[in-house]
Formats: sequence, C-alpha cells, structure tokens
Amino acid sequence: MAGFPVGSARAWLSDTDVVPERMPLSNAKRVVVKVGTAVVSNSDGTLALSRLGALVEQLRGLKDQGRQVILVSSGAVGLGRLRLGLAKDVVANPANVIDRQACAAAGQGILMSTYDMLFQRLGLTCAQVLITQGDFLSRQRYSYLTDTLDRLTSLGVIPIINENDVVTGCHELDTQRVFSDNDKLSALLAAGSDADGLALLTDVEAVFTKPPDQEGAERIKVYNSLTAVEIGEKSSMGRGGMASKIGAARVAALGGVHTVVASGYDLDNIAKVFAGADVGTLFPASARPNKRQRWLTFATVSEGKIRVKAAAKDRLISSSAAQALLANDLVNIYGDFPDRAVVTVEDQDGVEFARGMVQMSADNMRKEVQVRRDERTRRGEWSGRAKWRREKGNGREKEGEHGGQGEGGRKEERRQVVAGEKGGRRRGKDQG
Ligand SMILES: Nc1ncnc2c1ncn2[C@@H]1O[C@H](COP(=O)(O)OP(=O)(O)O)[C@@H](O)[C@H]1O
Ligand SMILES: N[C@@H](CCC(=O)OP(=O)(O)O)C(=O)O
Repeated sequence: MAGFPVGSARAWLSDTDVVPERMPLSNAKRVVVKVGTAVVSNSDGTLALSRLGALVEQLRGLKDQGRQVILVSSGAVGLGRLRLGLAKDVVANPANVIDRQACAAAGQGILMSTYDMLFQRLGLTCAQVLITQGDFLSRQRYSYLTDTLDRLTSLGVIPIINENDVVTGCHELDTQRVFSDNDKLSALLAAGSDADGLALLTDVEAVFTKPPDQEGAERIKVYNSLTAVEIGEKSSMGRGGMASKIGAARVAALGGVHTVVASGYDLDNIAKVFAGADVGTLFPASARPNKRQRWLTFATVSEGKIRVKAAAKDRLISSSAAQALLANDLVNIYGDFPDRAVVTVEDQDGVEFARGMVQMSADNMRKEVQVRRDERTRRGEWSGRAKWRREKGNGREKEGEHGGQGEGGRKEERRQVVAGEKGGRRRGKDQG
C-alpha cells in the first residue's frame, strides 16, 4: 500500500531524484489525476480495491501538501457490465451503444459509492461531476463547469469527474464529439480549469517507442512533436488507447498544463509524478493561452471553414490580441454554419492556423462578401480577372478609368464576419 508522507513531496525524494524540467510539477498548485478502466478494475472486471485505496491515499497526500485536486475516473461501463451480467465484448464493441449506456448507468453508482466510502474513511470529501460533450461546446456551460470546479476545490472538496455516458458518451462515431474518451476529457478539463499538472494513469509504465510488449521498446522520458511512436493494441477494457492518451497529453500541454503519462499500477506514482521524479513520459507545457483561446482551440468542434488572404493571416498571427475578420479578408467560405458557430481559419495554401467565432451564418457571410465585391466593382476596383474581362469586352476601358478609390480612401461600412482568435490547432499531427 502506498505510504505518502505528509508535507513537502520534495522532502520525500532526494534532490538528485527531482528532474529539473519536472520542477513545475512539484510546484503545481492545482492538479488533475486521471485513472483509466484498467487501473480502476481488475482484468475480470471487478473493482481493484487495493489500487483504489492507494489512489485515494495519494490524493490525500497531494491535498496535505496544500494542492487542489481533481480526479477523473473511468470504470463505470466495465463495473456496470459485471453488475448487469452482460458479456465482456459489450464494453469493447463500440456498436453496442445502448448496452454500454446501460452499463454506465449501472456502474457509475458502484464507482462513486466506493470512492465516497474510501474518501470518508480518510477524512476527505468528494463530489460527483458528470459531464457531456455539450458542456464543452457551449462557452457558457464550459464557464459554469469551471466555476463549479473552482468552488468545490476552494472548499477543499475533490471533484470526481466522469463522462455522462448514459446520455452521450458511447456514440464513438458522433462527429460532434469534442472528446472521445476520458483522456481527452481530462486534458480539456485540466486546460480549462487552469490546472498546473495532469497525470494520466494507465496500465503501462509510460509511452514507449513501440508497444511495450515488443522487443526493443524504450520508455520515452520527454515527448516532443518529433518523437516517433509506434502504437499497438489498447488494453482490453480501455476506450482510448495510447494514441488517444498522447493526443490528450499534447492538448493539455498546449493548454499550459505539465502532463505525465505513467502507470497507475505503481502505487506511489501519483506522489512521484507530483514530486517531479523521473517516471512515465513528460509532455512539457507550452505558455498558457488565455481562457477564450483555450476554449476556441481545444474545446470546440469546428462547424465550417473560411479561407483568408495573406494580409489577414499576417494580421492575425502578428497580433497578440483578438482580431476581427472583415468580408474583404475572405477568399472562400466552406460549409453551412450558423451564426456564432466556431470555424477554422485557413490560409491560401489550405493550412489551418486559427479558429474564430463567426458573427453571421455562412449564407449571410457569402452575401456580405458579395455586397462588398459589388461595391468594389461599382467603384472600379477591379480584380485582375474582372479588369481583363472588361478590357477584352469593350477594348476601351483601362485600369483607373472608373474612379476607383484605394483601401485608405474608401468609406465602407465594415461589418465583422469573424471575431477571431489566433492559436488554432495546426493540421495533421498537431491535432489533438
Ligand atoms: N507505444 C505504446 N506505448 C505504451 N503503451 C502502448 C503503446 N502502444 C499501445 N499501447 C497500449 O496502450 C494501453 C493503454 O491504453 P488504454 O487501453 O486506453 O488504457 P486506459 O484504460 O488506462 O485508458 C496499454 O495497455 C498498452 O499496451
Ligand atoms: N466513461 C467511461 C470511460 C471511458 C474511457 O475513456 O475509458 P478509459 O480509456 O479506460 O479511460 C467509463 O466510466 O467507463
């Protein structure tokens, strides 16, 4: 059983055990710990009571150090499956959506009552928080959520969070999902609630260069975007697998949270991670974007896409403040999004570089762009193509003969089409 010393975590490790780049973890004030199904349960699906006991002891250790602690726990579906007497493949097979939802309903109570008992025995208070995709998509609900977590942690309570699979969580093919599993949920939550550290605890020691059961697999101590990882099978009970854990850890790190993927089977690991010891795989945090940027970039699903001119890109990239986009900045509008949707912003090469919330629907945006183009045409600010067509058409008119004004001289009503924000996800490998 884990024995966690009360007081400073660093006093528990000798100075040489603390890795300098992990110091921010030992100083982390608010921390999120996520335990996967494979940590919470045994391979036969029963509760892994000794691990849960050790987990709660270690959480108490973190609290005794004066930290605020949030726990994200998987396990409801697996525990519910056992209670309902359903076959094991119900949990593993994404096609069995309704059964998985029924399992989640039956298992969440088992999970929570066990935690509640263990917490009480150790003099701690916990509170259940079940969340859905929609809580992240709406900025207001996202704020309500983080406000509640703030209040609970300020009261010394440890919130225990799980996805509310009963109503949303099991539809893995749903394209509106902002998180696919509890790894991503923890990352969004850690980034959104200003946590300083996140531990993703699983059934293997760390992220390895290849599946840990393969010869030559090496622990990756510190992950960076160039690190090559060969991904193998996930555990029989897990939902996300290692690819999802890496994606989630990167999202958290980009959101300003120092993140470690480590084993939940080593009963002292939570203490070690937050003491700054060299365990698991570290994903070092980037500078923390502001809250709105974090929400736009990580916690939303893009409902469409706009392509902007090079000058507009330069403006967005070079300014640290939020920048609006005007109709004149747009090259193209893709999709059929409503007013106030979040859209991705790409450059002329099709590379996504930002996200923004639109101030009008796609239809109205197209109309606005057309109105502006017509205005320019009336003023004689011909595009190269229009100029060519016109010159070819009557053979007389030349550039400048239409009384056109330059940008600076124009008195145009400028309606914002996008309240922009830089810091969007880059395409492909950087996407969480
Ligand atoms: N390159 C890799 N490094 C580490 N683990 C890997 C790798 N590729 C595949 N895995 C597997 O990922 C599993 C952990 O993910 P998952 O099953 O989702 O766990 P959890 O239930 O804790 O979320 C491990 O059982 C491990 O075998
Ligand atoms: N919400 C689900 C867990 C989903 C999930 O992400 O599982 P895991 O990959 O084991 O962390 C449950 O409580 O069973």
